[in-house]
Amino acid sequence: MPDGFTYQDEFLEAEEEQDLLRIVANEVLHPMVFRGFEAKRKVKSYGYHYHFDSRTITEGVPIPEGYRWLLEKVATAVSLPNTALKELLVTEYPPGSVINWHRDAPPFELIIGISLQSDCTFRFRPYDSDKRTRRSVIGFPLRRRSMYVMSRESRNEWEHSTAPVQTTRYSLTIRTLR
Ligand SMILES: O=C(O)CCC(=O)C(=O)O
Ligand SMILES: [Fe+2]
Repeated sequence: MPDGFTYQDEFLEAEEEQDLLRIVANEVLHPMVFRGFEAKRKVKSYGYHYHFDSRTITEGVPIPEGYRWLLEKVATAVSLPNTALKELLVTEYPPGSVINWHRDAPPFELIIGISLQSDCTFRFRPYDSDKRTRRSVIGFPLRRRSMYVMSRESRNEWEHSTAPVQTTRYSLTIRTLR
């Protein structure tokens, strides 16, 4: 695994996952639009909002109370005060949808991912295309109810993506600011 990446299976208990799925089911999600193209996945961001065109972030809608316990649980797991967890992105991946190769936006620092409802395949490859070979792609399963943390090299020197899902998956991405 790239330096700075950690993964924990069963981070959430089954009941906690159900609680989050109930909250997520009530979210009004909108199709992700990137450089004029509409992706299949749907998103809603809280706390801060990153604008791809101007490459800036602005303060957005506060993170709803229903996610409070999750932020506290995550903050404890990563040894940060929960006030450091500034952004929450809710994503729905309908069957067949992906997130393509990318590195997260520069204003964010630590990236934490929680998976709900179905498993998926997560992949890393070097950011520097000169360092890429067929063997440099690392793929592994992300289980529902798991948590990963991306920092240091895994965040800055590697790109990540997910393979198409067979059944709808939700992810909660929680980020700190640089
Ligand atoms: O679905 C995931 O866990 C990946 C999400 C992601 O990479 C992102 O929102 O930047
Ligand atoms: Fe990402």
